Amino acid sequence: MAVKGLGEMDQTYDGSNLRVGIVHARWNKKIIDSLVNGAVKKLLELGVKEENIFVESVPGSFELPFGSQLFVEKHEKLGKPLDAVIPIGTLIKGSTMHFEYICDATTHALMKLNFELKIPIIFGVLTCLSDEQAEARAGLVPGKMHNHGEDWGAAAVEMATKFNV
Ligand SMILES: O=c1[nH]c(NC[C@H](O)[C@H](O)[C@H](O)CO)c([N+](=O)[O-])c(=O)[nH]1
Repeated sequence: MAVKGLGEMDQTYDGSNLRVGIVHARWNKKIIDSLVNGAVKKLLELGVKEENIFVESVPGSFELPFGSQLFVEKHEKLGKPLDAVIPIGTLIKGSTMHFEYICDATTHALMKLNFELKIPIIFGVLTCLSDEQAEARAGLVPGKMHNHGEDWGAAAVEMATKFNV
C-alpha cells in the first residue's frame, strides 16, 4: 500500500448527514477567517449541507474548550445534536510565557472533550512562533503551505462517520 502523506484521507467520507459546529477564537482575525473558510470549504466538498454547518465565535483560544462544550450542549437542547466540532484558534508567541500556558491548557482541554462529549473535537489551533508561520498555515502565503482549515474539515467528517455502525 502506498504510504500516504501525513494526514491524507484514506478514502472519501460522506458528510451529507452530518451537523458540524465550528467554534473560532477572535484573535488574529485575518488568519482565523482564512482557516474557518478552509474548513467550511472542505466540509461542503465532502457533502455537509450548508445549513448543517454552525459557526460561533469566542473571545480567544483559551475559551475554545468551554465554548465548544457549551455549543454542543446548546445544540443538544435544541434537539439538533452536533456530530463533530472544529475549534479554531491561532496562538502566536509573544514576549511572555502567556502563549505556552494557553497552548498547553487549551490542547489538553480539547483532547479531553473528545472523551467527555463522545463526539470528535478536532484540534484546530495553530500554535505559532511568528505571524508568518500562522499565515502560511492558513494558506495566506502563495506557494507556501495549504490551508490547514481544510485538513480539519476533512478530519471532522472522517471521525464523525468512519466508526459509525
Ligand atoms: O486566541 C488567542 N488568544 C490569546 N489570548 C487571549 C486568551 O485566549 C483569552 O481569550 C484571554 O486570556 C481571556 O480569557 C492570544 N494571545 O494572548 O497571544 C493569542 O495569540 N491567540
